[in-house]
Amino acid sequence: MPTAVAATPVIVAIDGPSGTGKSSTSKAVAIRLGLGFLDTGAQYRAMTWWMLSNGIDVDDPAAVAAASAKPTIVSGTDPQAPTITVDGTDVSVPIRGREVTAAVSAVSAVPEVRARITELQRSIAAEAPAGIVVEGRDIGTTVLPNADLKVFLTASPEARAARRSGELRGKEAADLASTREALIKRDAADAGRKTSPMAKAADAVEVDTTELTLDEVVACVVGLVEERRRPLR
Ligand SMILES: Nc1ncnc2c1ncn2[C@@H]1O[C@H](COP(=O)(O)OP(=O)(O)O)[C@@H](O)[C@H]1O
Ligand SMILES: Nc1ccn([C@@H]2O[C@H](COP(=O)(O)OP(=O)(O)O)[C@@H](O)[C@H]2O)c(=O)n1
Repeated sequence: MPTAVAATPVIVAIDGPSGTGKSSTSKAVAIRLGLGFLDTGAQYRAMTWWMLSNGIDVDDPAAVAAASAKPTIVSGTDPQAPTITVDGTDVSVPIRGREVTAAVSAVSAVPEVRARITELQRSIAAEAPAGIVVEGRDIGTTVLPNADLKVFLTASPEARAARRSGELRGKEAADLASTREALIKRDAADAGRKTSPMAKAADAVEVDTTELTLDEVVACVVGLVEERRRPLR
């Protein structure tokens, strides 16, 4: 049951590198507060899946830019059952595959891709009746700079790799060292790109989740939202 009902829509931006707990935290916070939930990484993954499925060379930024307006990406924002489709096809499973993960940083660095997906994210946030928790890499800095609360999650590379390889076990078994290397490589690409790199907004609250349980992180973020909303009552 939601613990609070927003009088005016509340916008929460949660950014940070891979494996810091953005998706799990954002979903749980949205459920607790009765808000929508948007996983913006899933949108970049969906765009990447479409490029790979249609034979576009993801290492050719001009080819990616030229094709970027073609796919129709639709995100369902119910935190209990988020959905993502491309041209009507449910892509929630294939976008988590290793091929998409390896290509997504190259596709998401292309300015035309970012412009299109940013516009989509802003319209989804504007239409959320009670408000929304939006998680990604550049939400607090670029997509929703006027968010009511901005959180930047961090965790040690070791903790992040352990969380990720725990998820992959049995599916695409990857050892800890190679998971850690892949995460670090993706972080460097995401933080180093020219257009809207992953960054902590100046007014974001940084939460190091290395030694925290998911429940503790959720309680911390819910507390921060309630703190921000109090003066408005
Ligand atoms: N504070 C935490 N402690 C331990 N495991 C966590 C914590 N937060 C998230 N996880 C787990 O780590 C994995 C990655 O979390 P996820 O929310 O997908 O991270 P992100 O969206 O930042 O990549 C998931 O399996 C999740 O259950
Ligand atoms: N706001 C965002 C969100 C994701 N992304 C890109 O999308 C990729 C996948 O994001 P994700 O959130 O699904 O990644 P994980 O942290 O779940 O592994 C990132 O590595 C970025 O390249 C982005 O550029 N901007």
